[in-house]
Amino acid sequence: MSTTTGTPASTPARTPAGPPGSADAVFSVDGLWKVFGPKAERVPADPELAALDPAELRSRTGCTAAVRDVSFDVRKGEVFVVMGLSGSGKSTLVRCLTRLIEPTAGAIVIDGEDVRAMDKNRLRELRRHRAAMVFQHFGLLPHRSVLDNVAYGLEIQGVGKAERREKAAEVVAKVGLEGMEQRRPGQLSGGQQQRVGLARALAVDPEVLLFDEPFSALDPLIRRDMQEEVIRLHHDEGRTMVFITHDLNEALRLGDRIALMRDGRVVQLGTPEEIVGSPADDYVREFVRDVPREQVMTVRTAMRAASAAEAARGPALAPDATVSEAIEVVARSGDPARVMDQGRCVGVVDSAALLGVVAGADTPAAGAPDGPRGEAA
Ligand SMILES: Nc1ncnc2c1ncn2[C@@H]1O[C@H](COP(=O)(O)OP(=O)(O)OP(=O)(O)O)[C@@H](O)[C@H]1O
Repeated sequence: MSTTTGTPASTPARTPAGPPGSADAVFSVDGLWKVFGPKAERVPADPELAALDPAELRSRTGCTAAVRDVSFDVRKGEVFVVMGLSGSGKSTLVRCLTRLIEPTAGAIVIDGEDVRAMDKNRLRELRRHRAAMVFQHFGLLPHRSVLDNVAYGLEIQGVGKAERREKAAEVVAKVGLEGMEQRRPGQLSGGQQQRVGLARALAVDPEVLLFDEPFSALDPLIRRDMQEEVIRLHHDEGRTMVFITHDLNEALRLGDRIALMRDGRVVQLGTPEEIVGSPADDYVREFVRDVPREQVMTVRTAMRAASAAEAARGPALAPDATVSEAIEVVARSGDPARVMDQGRCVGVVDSAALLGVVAGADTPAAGAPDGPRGEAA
């Protein structure tokens, strides 16, 4: 997976490392609301209604606020995960991005263009070319071959037969279905069908792939395979992805950043390490309680400043090495390990600091700019 920010403190939901609309944003969402129910527009417009909790809002107005005042950017090249329990608003939020569901209030911008101002044709273009969705139910055409299913998105774009078959064959191979081109969906396993769905979305070469719980119907081993596939695709192509899941492990495995939703709000937005290491509130803390911290936290968090002698010797680790990897290295050598960034020693980790992370102690890191990790607001 790619970058972490290196920011020690967790990022509050409303300010994801800079205001929405920053230069590297593909999607930029600001103050987004989706309210279902009668006269929905009055809810975001009226501060008193907007402040009601879900049950009160329902009893006072008959409305459900599926998405409440959500702001974030999806940055170019990242896997942005939207995570939360059932009913927290994930699907509604992601469907609002391409207006498969009409937002009630707020702004959505893709590459500088106002999505809410798009007319029908522009929206169709957005969904077909720029932000393709991969659904949990694959939506495959049962009477068509794998190849023709994959070529379908190109067909509706008006691409000629020879060209679309060539492109489809290329993508079918990319997702590991070579040799199955002529099968019908009914002759494939669930995992293979999901690969066809993925290939179909990839064939149109969209700037962003939107995944709505694509793997939740798959058995665990196949699910893991598909996760690897997504990681590989992301790694090879650097494609921007928005991925909905209710599964924390999936979120931690896939996400460069995770937006954790509860009752329509984003309660925390951050890297897996920020979410696990600095939960924003008790809800998030409870959510991540059983995560093996040493597999998520990196030495960047656990390190302290190095003395001159420590900086000169000892085993070396990259800043994004996990605490779990570091424990092995330190145990083997008996010395603190140096954290090396571009040839420079930026800190050291010793066994006490590493064990502190495993134990869940909020104790970094003399080297960390903010000193001890406080809980975010
Ligand atoms: N068309 C609709 N009309 C009324 N309420 C709706 C509608 N669609 C969704 N909701 C409500 O909005 C809230 C958020 O639903 P949403 O499907 O976005 O959640 P989710 O996090 O994706 O859930 P799941 O993981 O179960 O798919 C829920 O309370 C749901 O009942």
